[in-house]
This record gives sequence, structure tokens and C-alpha cells, in this order.
Amino acid sequence: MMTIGVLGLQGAVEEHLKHIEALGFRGVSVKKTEQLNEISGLIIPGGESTAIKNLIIKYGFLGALKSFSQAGKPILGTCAGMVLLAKEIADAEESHLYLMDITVRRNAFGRQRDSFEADIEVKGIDGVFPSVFIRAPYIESVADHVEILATFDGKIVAARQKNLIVCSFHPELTSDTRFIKLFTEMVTSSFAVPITQ
Ligand SMILES: NC(=O)CC[C@H](N)C(=O)O
Repeated sequence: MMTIGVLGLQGAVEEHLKHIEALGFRGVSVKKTEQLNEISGLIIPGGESTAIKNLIIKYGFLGALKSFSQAGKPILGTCAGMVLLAKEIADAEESHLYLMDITVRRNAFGRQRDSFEADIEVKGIDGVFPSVFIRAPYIESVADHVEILATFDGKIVAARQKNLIVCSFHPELTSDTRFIKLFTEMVTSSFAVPITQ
């Protein structure tokens, strides 16, 4: 059975583990860099991106996560996890992991819409997908080689680039496992087809 990790430094870790296990994988909370060697894919969960970034540095994950991605291992970034993966953050001087060719804007849906649910269409998922947005970022722009998977209110809210997939919403907070399944399919196929970056 393949193992998928959830970066367990801060944020919505347990809910992701439940979905991973429901999809037939072993799930582990990753708290030490050595654990990255034991997993076939990683989820960086929602939470507070600045807090997660500080813990990434404190526990030596910065280089380790970059190497993990450069080896072609799949990473799903949800909400704060998407902010962490982006190469550019609007109105911020520096980004965090600097891995994905997207520009994100934090807390971007406005005060009166701090948190809300919406049924959205996602490429690769039949019908609509129930999405929970919590102080959500959106993607302001993407490079040409980034595939847009979903928009809401004219804003990009999910995208994929090679081994990286991100979303503004929290797919772990509903019982619908289909978005996380898009990621687990990347994990299983990355073993069939070696990814070169
Ligand atoms: N639900 C979330 O993950 C919120 C993300 C948060 N607004 C951030 O930018 O870190």
C-alpha cells in the first residue's frame, strides 16, 4: 500500500489523513524531514501560511520540500498550502517555497465573504464539486504551462503544473473525496511514468 504524507506542522491535518485513508492509501502526518523518504506524495494543508512557513524553516523543511518536488514527487497544496507553493504572492516581497509558476493573492475574496461554500466545476470531476472557502486565496495569474482546473467568480481557484496541484478551497472539509482523488491519481501514475522537471 502506498503512503501519502500530510505536512503536520500546523493546520487541517487530520481531515486530510481521513480522506487519504478513505481512498485506500496509508496516511502519515509528516513532522520530520526524514519522513519525506517514506512517502509517495505530500499534501500541504490549509492553515496560516506565515505560521506554516516559520515552522518549515524551524524544522529544516525548506530545502527538503524543494528536493521532494524536484524529484517529481506529487504535492497537493490546499489554501495556505497553495500560497506556500506559489512563486509569487501579490503585494508581498517574497514568496515561500517558490515552486509553482502562479501568482496568488491571499485572503482575496473580501471581508463579507470570509468563508463560504460553493458548488463549482472542476476539470476532471463530473458534475459539481462542493467547495469550502475559508479566508481563501485565489490565483491571480498563471504561466502558460500551468493548467487551470477551476474558476469561481471569474477567479482561478484550482490549477496543476506537472507534479504540483493546488486549490483555494478545502477539499478535506466535505465528504466528497474526488478532488483529493485527482491528486492520488497523480501519485499512482508518477510511479508508472517517471517525471522529469
Ligand atoms: N484556510 C486557509 O488556509 C487560509 C489561508 C490563509 N488566509 C493564508 O494566507 O495563510
